[in-house]
Amino acid sequence: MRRAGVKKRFLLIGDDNNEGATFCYYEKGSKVPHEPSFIFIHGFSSDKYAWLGVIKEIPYGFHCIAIDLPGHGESVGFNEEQLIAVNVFFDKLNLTEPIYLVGCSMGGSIAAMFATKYPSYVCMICLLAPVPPGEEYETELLSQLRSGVYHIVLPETLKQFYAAAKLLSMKKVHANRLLARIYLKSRLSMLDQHKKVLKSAFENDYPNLEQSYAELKNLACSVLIIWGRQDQLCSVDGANYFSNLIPDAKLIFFDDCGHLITTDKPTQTASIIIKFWETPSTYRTNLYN
Ligand SMILES: CCCCCCCC/C=C\CCCCCCCC(=O)OC(CO)CO
Repeated sequence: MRRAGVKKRFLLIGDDNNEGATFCYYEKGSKVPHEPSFIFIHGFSSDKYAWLGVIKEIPYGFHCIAIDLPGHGESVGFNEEQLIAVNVFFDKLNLTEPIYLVGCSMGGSIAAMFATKYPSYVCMICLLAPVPPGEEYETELLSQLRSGVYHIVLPETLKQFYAAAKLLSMKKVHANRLLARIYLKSRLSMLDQHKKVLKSAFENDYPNLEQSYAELKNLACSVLIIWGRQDQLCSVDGANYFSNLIPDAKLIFFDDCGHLITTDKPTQTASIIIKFWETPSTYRTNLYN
């Protein structure tokens, strides 16, 4: 089946740490020599599907890949940490030329940290409302989440599902109870796995975020930051934190847009991503000439 021009693919990793570990991903188009592939990383409890609205708007001729992170979607069997797993994925796919990495929310944090850990792999990054560091930027919602009120992003009932949708998105989730129920049911089967990922992120990654992000000031790649003005989960002040930290980052705010930027503004997100790609960058020019 083809949706938004993508094909679903599987990539067996299966190294010593991850026997039988498999990445699942969507791919549109194929590698273009001397042009960066666009790689999309979803947020917490989300999956590759979240990017279809964006990828649909990206013209044929560009190479797009949206992955399911370990612990999400149809990727299975991983033991090692996300950054290492994602790095192995790029190696296995032979994405040896620097890529354009796009991440949303927790996926934006992962994209940012990936760029600092593996600078030679990326020439451009786009961060959609990444998780800001520490209490100074912690919203009421994020602090509730940290204290263990998980249903804000991991709804277990239909009522919680509608409440979560309302908090995270400006789009009216029309009262289609049948579709909502089907969607909720598919998520419930992953609930325990998602809870484990969230617990580990708050215990191991969240306390060190500021320290991890400190490296961003040394980034040589081009950086685009996008934030929804109505984001209630990741503080809009985070946009200034990241743009102050990263030299020459380009910052764009979307009006009438909540935390789920790919849901609220898919077309605008795609067009900004492409526009940024077209912007002349001495860094990228030097890479490919
Ligand atoms: C597992 C390895 C992770 C390593 C990186 C950790 C960086 C952040 C650390 C802790 C914060 C926990 C996440 C809080 C919610 C995120 C919001 C989010 O993703 O929103 C989704 C909707 O749920 C959007 O699609």
